[in-house]
Amino acid sequence: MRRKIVAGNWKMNYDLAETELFLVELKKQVFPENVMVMIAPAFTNLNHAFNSVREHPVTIVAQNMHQNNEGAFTGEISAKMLKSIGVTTVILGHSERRAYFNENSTVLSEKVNTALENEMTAIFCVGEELKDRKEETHFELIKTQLSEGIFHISDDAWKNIVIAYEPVWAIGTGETASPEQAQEMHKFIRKTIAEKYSKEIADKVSILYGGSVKADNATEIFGQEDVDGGLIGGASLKVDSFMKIINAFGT
Ligand SMILES: O=C[C@H](O)COP(=O)(O)O
Repeated sequence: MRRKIVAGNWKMNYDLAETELFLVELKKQVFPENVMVMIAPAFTNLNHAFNSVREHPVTIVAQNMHQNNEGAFTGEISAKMLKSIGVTTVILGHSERRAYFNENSTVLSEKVNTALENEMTAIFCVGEELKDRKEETHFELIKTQLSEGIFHISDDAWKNIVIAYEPVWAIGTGETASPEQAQEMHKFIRKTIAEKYSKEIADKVSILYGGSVKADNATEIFGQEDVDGGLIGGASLKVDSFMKIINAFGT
């Protein structure tokens, strides 16, 4: 059975005190047993967050990492550094990394390799811009992002991969893909993985939806057959709204 995941990507929000304030509240909450809860705070707060939730069913995730294991890469963070503080899951290829930090498929495929070599789990993000959807090239674009970024990995490596579909036009805009649009693309992603690998592998991959998921639309989006959870930005910054989204998945 596929893992149900609700992951909060905090992006460049929350300092140490704000992170702890949130976590104190989060730790009082009871999560539905069928949902894996993840939080991706800023690099500076990963160590603290990891130790803070040590006794709780919350996975602390990095928002990015460098493709090299070490070296002269000023300002970068390696897989080894993340693992040394207990962080073994990393978001790769978020559209903000692709757009503002020029992360292309070549770099991302290297990052995927580095994550897998270091026995980490990668949440690999794909997503089209509004112009792609208007030009009806969105399916082709997602297929290319998958082919170039991740379709070089072995069959076995898929157990450490989660896919996140995030239409760029729906991120932080309040505009959500309709549940039908989300399902259509998630089904396409699963079919594409099945064609390249196998149905067995595709059926086991969790595919998360991201883009303006809120308490009031989570149930419908998560109710779609091929949607296995969400990568949540803005609504993950308050325990109340994040919990409502988590509970939308509850047993
Ligand atoms: O990583 C999260 C996504 O970018 C979604 O962000 P959002 O929920 O604020 O639209």
